[in-house]
Amino acid sequence: MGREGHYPLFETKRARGRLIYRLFSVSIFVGICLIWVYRLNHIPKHGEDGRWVWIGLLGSELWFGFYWLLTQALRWSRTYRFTFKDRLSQRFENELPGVDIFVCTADPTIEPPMMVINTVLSVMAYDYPPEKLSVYLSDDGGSDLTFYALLEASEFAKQWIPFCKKFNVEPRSPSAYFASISNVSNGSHSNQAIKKLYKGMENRIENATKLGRVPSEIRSKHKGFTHWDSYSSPRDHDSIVHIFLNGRDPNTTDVTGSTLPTLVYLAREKRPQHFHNFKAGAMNALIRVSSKISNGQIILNVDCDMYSNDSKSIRDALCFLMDEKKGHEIAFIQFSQYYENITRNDLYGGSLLVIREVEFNGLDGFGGPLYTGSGCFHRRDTFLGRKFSIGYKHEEKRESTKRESVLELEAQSKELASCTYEENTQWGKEVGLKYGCPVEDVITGLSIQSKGWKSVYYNPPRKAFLGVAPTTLSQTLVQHKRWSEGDLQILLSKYSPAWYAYKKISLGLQLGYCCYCLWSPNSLPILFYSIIPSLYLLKGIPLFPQISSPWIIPFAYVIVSKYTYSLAEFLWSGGTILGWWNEQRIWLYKRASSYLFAFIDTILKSLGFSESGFIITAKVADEDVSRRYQNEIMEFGTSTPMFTILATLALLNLACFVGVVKQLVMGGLEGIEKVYETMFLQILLCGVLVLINWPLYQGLFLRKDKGRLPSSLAMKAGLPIYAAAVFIAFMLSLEAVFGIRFVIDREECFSHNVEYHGDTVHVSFVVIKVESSWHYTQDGVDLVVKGPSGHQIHDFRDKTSDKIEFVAHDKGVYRFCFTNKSPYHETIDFDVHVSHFSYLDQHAKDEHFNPLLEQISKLEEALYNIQFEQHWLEAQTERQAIVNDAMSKMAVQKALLESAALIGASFLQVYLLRHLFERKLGMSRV
Ligand SMILES: O=c1ccn([C@@H]2O[C@H](COP(=O)(O)OP(=O)(O)O[C@H]3O[C@H](CO)[C@@H](O)[C@H](O)[C@H]3O)[C@@H](O)[C@H]2O)c(=O)[nH]1
Ligand SMILES: [Mn+2]
Repeated sequence: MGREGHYPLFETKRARGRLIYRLFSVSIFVGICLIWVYRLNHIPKHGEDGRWVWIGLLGSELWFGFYWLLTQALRWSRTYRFTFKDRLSQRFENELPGVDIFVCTADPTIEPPMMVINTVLSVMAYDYPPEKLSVYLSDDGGSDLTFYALLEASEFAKQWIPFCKKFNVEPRSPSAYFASISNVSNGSHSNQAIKKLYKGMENRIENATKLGRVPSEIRSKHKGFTHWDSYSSPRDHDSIVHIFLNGRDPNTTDVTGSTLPTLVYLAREKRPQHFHNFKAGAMNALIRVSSKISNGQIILNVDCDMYSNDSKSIRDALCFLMDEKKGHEIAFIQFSQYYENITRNDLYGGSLLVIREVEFNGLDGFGGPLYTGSGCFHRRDTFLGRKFSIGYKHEEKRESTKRESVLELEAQSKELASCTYEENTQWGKEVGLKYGCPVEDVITGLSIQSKGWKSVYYNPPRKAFLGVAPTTLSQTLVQHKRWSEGDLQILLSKYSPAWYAYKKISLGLQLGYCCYCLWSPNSLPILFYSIIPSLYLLKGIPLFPQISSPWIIPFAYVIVSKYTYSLAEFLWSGGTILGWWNEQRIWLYKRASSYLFAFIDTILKSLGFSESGFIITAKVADEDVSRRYQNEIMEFGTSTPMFTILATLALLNLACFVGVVKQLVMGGLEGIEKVYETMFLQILLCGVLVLINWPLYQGLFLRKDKGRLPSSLAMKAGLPIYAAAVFIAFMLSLEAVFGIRFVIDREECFSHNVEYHGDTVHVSFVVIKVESSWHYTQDGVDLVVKGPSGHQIHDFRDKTSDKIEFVAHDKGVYRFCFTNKSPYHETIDFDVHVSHFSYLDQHAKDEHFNPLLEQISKLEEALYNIQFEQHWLEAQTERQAIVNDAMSKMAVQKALLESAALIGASFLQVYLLRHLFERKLGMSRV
């Protein structure tokens, strides 16, 4: 070409401050290593409390450290790109390549036809020679409503495109444009005229959409609808190809007589017995059909919700692809994806801010970003499996000069879009987009890069593409489940970035890919970290260094510097502080739910137990939901297993936190100091988890609107929450309940402190046996109970067993004295417990906590009673056994069986819990 002397069409700049960042990141790594050393050196010995937990923490921290290293690949070498479109026009205006634009839609209810055609119109109106531009709409919903909307759009385009060009309109999606000028007075005359046309079209389409079918008078006017004559369902129909506008036909002109871009509707054939491979299948059909009709050298793909916001984007992309020096090695240009509906503090982290502003620039420094679907320009050749070679040049294969008629083209295209076309071909494997992966884009991009190609990330000053981000928590979590699941599948697939790509792409890019591919395994250490330390906090076992130990330093350094950096990065990227806080929450929620399910599903899939799916993200929401979204109120509304997990996690942490606060308040100042010294990090962790879950507590207890967590979920979460509450109840009860067995000669006294006046005291005792095994007596004992002031409260005479409960009118020390009048030693089982309703007193004044505390207290009480009864029953049974022993062996066996059954029944309730949370019983024997 001999243009080597020209200025380049694009420029690449490296991020500033890289050295400082690298030093900083090395210092964090040193901190991480020290944390590992601490864990390794302090593993509790065999049989010591918390050994396995400790090892679990070590595993989690090893994982976090390793994962943190991966994320460094995304920050190590950030680059930024700049284009020179005027140079492109000067040198190439007459040699611009053909561009085929693919718009994908799949469901007319989730993706309303009006939204779809706005996207179509925005890309038809690109500032690009129309004879070189072709737009294809792939409709996997095979809907005549979408078809009808496109028919209307093809007519409206004849007014809209010249209007855009004449007035240099931006953005060129009509709906976005009219929304942008709606604040500005009434606009010009031409504005009003075109708006009227648009509104007319909108009315007709919306009416049809509301009706759910195209009115028959319209149907009869256009022959295209005959395609639906043999149609039975979206999943079972012939291929439909309809060329609305044929750019090759000189008669296809707009109202000013200028050529229009080609516009094609495609619904590939669907049959129930043929798997359709979701978007990848649609894209491959589009690649084939477009090669027949326009065969553009460049392909742009957008999702139907992602309209073009900048009419010059094709030119930006071409600056990279046509650059004389570097262009030949670039396979695709992924534009940054923005979302139109992001609110100020981005409640669901839908803008993927840091990925967009930092991480993809980092990938670009190592050979190029991932292909993430919408807003990506490709060379057609690379889609077709072509390997990179130094002297690459696209060979224009414009077929014979013979021009087929539209009908011929349609007929041939239908063939290319049939279900059976791909049988026994390499489509979906070596050719086109890859099948079998929920993120067809990422895996296809990786395989292109592995063939030696580079890619470019371009984040232009004017946002190029604007889409719709999920507006509810469950949609967000479902989308992330699909993504993280797909990414993990890639890691395990033939095209794994870990081994297949080795030496094919740079190490930095390999690590970068792994960072995304390993999203889902993060779920396990995160769950561990957000459950175990909190439970152990309540149990009183420290899992982190004491505040006075030097080992706290690496922990503090890593935590503080990592989070400060993350906040700074978020703010630099254009986020808000509250946005960052929201991001931390959604970070946790994704890991605890989406990633967990993705991880489990991927494992099941690789074992052949389940099939991949593709849940299309909803692009519309009802008014109520939208309003809450605008106000940044978290939307739960439905009950899904994901929410069950989140609610359980949140309640567990709340209960642990409340439990600890309660213990602290009861323990006095000294206790607080001790706990602060040994448990600071655990309290911090638990406290932050409680804070971050605030919207969930609101959704569970405080909100009344439809977006709250449904009560059915509370039922579902009931079991784990109940279990959690029982844990807590048990923990809280330990101060107040004890059981003891002792041998009495003449007299024994016990004392027990009752802390609040009005508490209920339960007392029971059973004389288990007398010393002489050969002689059995019915001798009982006496018990006298006295209050703090010495007055007698109760008095039992000559009883072998009994129980009472009384209300303590004074707080203070109560005394229980047993007297044995028989000449033998007797063994007595004695039990006292004090129940106290914490929600009645000062500890939690906040009325918002009351419902929960009340529940916990009730459970607490229920548990005491169960325990109490059990203890008494057990003692009784044991006594009975001894009695029976003296009478007959048969009876002994029966009694043993009975008590075994009894103990078995109580096993879950008492034995497990008690073993898990064993603690010294506070009891003084006087
Ligand atoms: O069977 C299907 C399913 C989906 N789609 C289309 O695929 C696009 C993406 O679907 P969406 O539900 O919006 O998924 P997102 O998670 O928002 O999309 C991102 O992630 C996908 C991979 O998971 C990529 O395919 C997309 O390009 C990328 O924008 C939409 O236009 C759909 O109409 C089809 O054409 N056929
Ligand atoms: Mn989408």
